[in-house]
Amino acid sequence: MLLARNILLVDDEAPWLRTLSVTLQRLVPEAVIDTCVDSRQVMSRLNNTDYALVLLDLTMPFDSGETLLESIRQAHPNTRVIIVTGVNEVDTAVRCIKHGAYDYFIKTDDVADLGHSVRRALEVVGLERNYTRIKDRFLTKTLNQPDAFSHILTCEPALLDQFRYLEAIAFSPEPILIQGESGTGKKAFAKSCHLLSAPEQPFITINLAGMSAQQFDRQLYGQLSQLPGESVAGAIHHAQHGVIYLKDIAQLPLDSQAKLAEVMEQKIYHPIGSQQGYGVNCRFVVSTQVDLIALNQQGDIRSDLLYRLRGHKLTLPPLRQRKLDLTILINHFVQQAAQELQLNPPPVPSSLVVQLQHYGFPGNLYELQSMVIDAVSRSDAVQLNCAPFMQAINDSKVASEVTQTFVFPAQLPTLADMNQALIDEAMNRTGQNQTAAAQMLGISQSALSRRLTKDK
Ligand SMILES: Nc1ncnc2c1ncn2[C@@H]1O[C@H](COP(=O)(O)OP(=O)(O)OP(=O)(O)O)[C@@H](O)[C@H]1O
Repeated sequence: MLLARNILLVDDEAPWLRTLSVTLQRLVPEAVIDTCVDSRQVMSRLNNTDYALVLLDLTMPFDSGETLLESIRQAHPNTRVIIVTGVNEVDTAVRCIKHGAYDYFIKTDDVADLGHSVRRALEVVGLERNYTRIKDRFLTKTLNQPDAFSHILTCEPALLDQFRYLEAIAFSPEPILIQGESGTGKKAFAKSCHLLSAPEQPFITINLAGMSAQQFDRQLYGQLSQLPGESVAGAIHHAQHGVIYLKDIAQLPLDSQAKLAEVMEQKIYHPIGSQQGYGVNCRFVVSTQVDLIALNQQGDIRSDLLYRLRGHKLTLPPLRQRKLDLTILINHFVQQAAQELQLNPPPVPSSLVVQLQHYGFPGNLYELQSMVIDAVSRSDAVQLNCAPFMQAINDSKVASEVTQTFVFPAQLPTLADMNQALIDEAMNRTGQNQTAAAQMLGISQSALSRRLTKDK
């Protein structure tokens, strides 16, 4: 949670101000505390510095605390005021709260309670500021740092919206969840987040597919060992203030999920074998190909992690819903492939995009990229060879006809045979990616994993 920092303590008794300042600094170490003994200076101090919170005495020469409370609430509605006074009267307290005081304390009250109230007020102001910044950035049509998105080609309004949203949340300390099918550009967006927030710092990817809880804990948090050469620093240490990209969070074993949620919440981690906690300074960007809410309902993802991740969420559309982008993407991949193959880029026939309008691109940008490489390598200098595209369009038509009509052999296969054949086909089609195969089969990844293990 983002904590606003600046506090102004106002009281005409200088010794009390000093004591209060020292006590509060101990209770809320992140706070930046200023003091003011002259009530006439309060408003000008507030005009010059962006205070999140004012702690205000009531009985002071010149301007009374109650007058100042009204002026502050009117001129600086985002600044909270806590009354700290010797006046122990219910009527006064009620009046102050009515006029917008956040809280009311008697000077003899327990300072720990005052400390809690101050911390809560700072958190509230921090959240409000964060929310306003995100809203303002999101409503702005232009981008502050377009260069951070130069590797993501698009003219789709839905994706351009995601650029502005990412720019708005780039400095928020909360994790970012990016959802989308394989090859929709999740990692490309994670890199944009890195370029926006900490380009000088490391960007570390951890692919969670097939990773055990122990492997994950060791890789992320590191391990402290008495044995020479066995200690290893984790990604959180290496990333410093940079970005850690956790690819395919749905594959994270349940045992590691609770710990990760807690680390994200507390911003403290313990390397394996260490009692000492260390601060987490990096930003987490997490990707998923599957709907985490559905997985949560099946018991495959813990609620604490799910809710921790859903603060900032981007959903990337599949390529079949990005028809406007086909032309620029094909041209871009043609240039890229020609450069790699050391050929002159062949011209793209204008009919190609029209022919691809109804193609589903199950492999999204990966598929388009490899089709283009295939096409460029078969091309002469006159025109791009469109055979690989036509082949894919025809194959998909045949496949959809087959699945629609289900032509079975004379002797029906058993249910077990059909199950096995479907699982094998889904695993082959997805390049042995269990999450994508499970999605294709309409079952959970853990259910597929159980079946695969049973077959071994
Ligand atoms: N808008 C884009 N313009 C150009 N290239 C792109 C764009 N989006 C993605 N790419 C490229 O497409 C490929 C797939 O993108 P990326 O790796 O970001 O997808 P992903 O969703 O993270 O995939 P996976 O789920 O398999 O990890 C990469 O080579 C990437 O550079």
